[in-house]
Amino acid sequence: MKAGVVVFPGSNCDRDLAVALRQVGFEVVPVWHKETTLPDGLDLVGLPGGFSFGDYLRCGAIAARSPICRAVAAFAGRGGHVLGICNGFQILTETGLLPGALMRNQRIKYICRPVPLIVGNTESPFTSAYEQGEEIRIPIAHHDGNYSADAETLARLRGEGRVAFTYAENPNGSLLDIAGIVSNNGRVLGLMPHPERAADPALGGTDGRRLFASLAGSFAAA
Ligand SMILES: NC(=O)CC[C@H](N)C(=O)O
Repeated sequence: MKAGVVVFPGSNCDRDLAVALRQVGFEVVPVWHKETTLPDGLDLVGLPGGFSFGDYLRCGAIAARSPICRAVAAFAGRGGHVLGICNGFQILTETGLLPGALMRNQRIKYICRPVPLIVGNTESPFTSAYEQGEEIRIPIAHHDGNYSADAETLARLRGEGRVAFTYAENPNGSLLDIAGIVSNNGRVLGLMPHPERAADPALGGTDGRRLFASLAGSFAAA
């Protein structure tokens, strides 16, 4: 199993993501955002958290124009798996790989704390190790995590079971309490909480580790 983790100027969770992926058996290769192609043989591309390009314009808007994002879109178009965490989720919406937008938090404050989440979909390769409806605890760290989309998109996400995680106590104003969604083929996940920050007991929890274990399990089964 091999994963590429894209590094943008201002990424700050790329190493943490690499550690979490290695824990479950992935070989991890860092990929600089100026590359125009991805390394051969990747099973997964990770877009990490951080403040790409200083969060200027909108979070993720400049990163979405980096050369590597064309290659990531082509990879997803071929059915590749892509995981975008926090700033990575923002980049996925800015590239159009996931619908909707992450707006400024409702109370216009940066929020950094563990939050309770409800698992909404256990069908995806990212969530199969969780129970449907299970409450888990994973940290958030963002100022632009307020998920927004038009009514039709929200109805489609809900109707197609694509809401992977919701907030049990909505911290940021996200519509439908959305914390994470998957693409229509289930292979692209964007989420604002940081599972890589809950992947080791020393970090205060392991609820995030099961997301990486789900992925490892689905590749092992393939
Ligand atoms: N931890 C992160 O990835 C931060 C995400 C983003 N730049 C925000 O603050 O909303």
